[in-house]
Amino acid sequence: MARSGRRSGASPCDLDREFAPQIAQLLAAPPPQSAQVLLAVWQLQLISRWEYYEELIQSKKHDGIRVNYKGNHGKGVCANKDFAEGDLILKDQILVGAQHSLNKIDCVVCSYCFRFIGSVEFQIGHRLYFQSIASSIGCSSERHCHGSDVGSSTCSSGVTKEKSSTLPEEVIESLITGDVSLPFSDHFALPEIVACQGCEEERYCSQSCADSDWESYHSLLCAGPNTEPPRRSALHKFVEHANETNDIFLVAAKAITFTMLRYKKLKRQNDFQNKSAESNFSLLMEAWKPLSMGFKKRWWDYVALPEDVDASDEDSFRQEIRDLAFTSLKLLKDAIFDAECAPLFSLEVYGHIIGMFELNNLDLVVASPVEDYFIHIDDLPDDKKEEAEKATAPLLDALDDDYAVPCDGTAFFPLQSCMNHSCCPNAKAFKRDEDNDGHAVIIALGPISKGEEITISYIDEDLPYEERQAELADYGFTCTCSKCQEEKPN
Ligand SMILES: C[S@@+](CC[C@H](N)C(=O)[O-])C[C@H]1O[C@@H](n2cnc3c(N)ncnc32)[C@H](O)[C@@H]1O
Repeated sequence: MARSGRRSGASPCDLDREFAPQIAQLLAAPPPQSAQVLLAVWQLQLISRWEYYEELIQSKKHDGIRVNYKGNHGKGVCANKDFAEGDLILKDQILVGAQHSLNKIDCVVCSYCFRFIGSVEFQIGHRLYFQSIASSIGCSSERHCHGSDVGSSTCSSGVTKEKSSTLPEEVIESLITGDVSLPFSDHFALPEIVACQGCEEERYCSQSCADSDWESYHSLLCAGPNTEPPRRSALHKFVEHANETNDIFLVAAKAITFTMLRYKKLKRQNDFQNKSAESNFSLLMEAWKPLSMGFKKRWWDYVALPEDVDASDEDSFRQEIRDLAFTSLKLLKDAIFDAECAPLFSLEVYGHIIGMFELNNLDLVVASPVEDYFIHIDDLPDDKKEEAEKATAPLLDALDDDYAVPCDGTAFFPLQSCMNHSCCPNAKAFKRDEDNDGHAVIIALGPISKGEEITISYIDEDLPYEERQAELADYGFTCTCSKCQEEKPN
């Protein structure tokens, strides 16, 4: 699809004009490695980008891969050793991510590492509780894309059911409070819930995850009673708007707070108080570095046109979603603006951050232990199964088909996001039984030789050619892999 960066006209955001040079530096893409004639400043940036990946790979001990710029599609990942089929290539930790808002109805996970928390009973009770609320207010029974997807290339998850739970309220409550124990649930023990001491809305699997979340993002986004009322109310408005329109704004806000808090930390570490605006900006560049590496385009220019929008309405559609992002940004600014980090609050940077999450195929998925639990019950020898099912069958009945919805969200993984797409990939993202948190796990689909590019498929590669290309339009490119070349109609 043709996209123009100028369709939506001049930016309505003053910061875009005031900080134009700084914004250009924040959004500058690294030049390809093959470019020999580089300005000195670019050489420095290139070196620091290389160092970033080298350091990251070393610190995480991912010595099986390298990030390079050899291919035709910007940077990519290549094998630094031979892999056999089924080998683990990479387990990549989330840099910034969030569970979809509607998925919070389905399951409760740690807000930092996305592990399921509480207990199997708690997870079941939580879901039945929301199911009964949905049924009492007569919500639709289908999984659906609803208002929270405006301009998004993916559907938010979320289940609301018409079918009312046949279980009495006290049963649901006793599951949530832990007053009842289901048979064999001790085989599926989950970490105890640690609530944020501020808002109590964010929940964690441990104090260490709570502390890390606070340090990295949540101290600026917590809307608990300790937060000053104007800021708290601004945060509520921002979250409400994101939940009603597109919850990608919540992840974008986390990317901004991640950078602001890194900036503050660097400033403390470097004893940088009262330095010039230039030196503060160089520190902001350093704080932004992990996110600067992500592939980015302006969201409203690159998001694929939804099927229900006519091509003749393309300009107004793109204008509309830019306005939506601007409204969201204004609400976020009201809540957490910091003059020293002002360029981060420009519409240009906000649009690119949102575009980064939309263009990088960065689904966050964690399988539900509730599924394993019911499978375990089903696999019991007949006598034990019969006994156990006296307790579990009514629950399974009330939960209906979607009895174990996975945690579902959006995240930026620093290394997986460097992997290019192929419709005949040599690797895939695949969670093994032991992978019970938000890490991205990449497994070799066949033998991969040292030096070969590692590719994954961003879509279902078994779809017909036309459908594959249509889906890849969401990522802003046309695939020309060997399979596409073979199958391309003349
Ligand atoms: C997840 S990033 C992959 C890393 C990216 N090459 C970079 O430089 O950061 C996804 C973007 O890479 C590019 N890309 C990935 N696979 C591609 C392919 N097979 N053909 C063309 N472009 C591709 C597209 O621009 C896509 O939006």
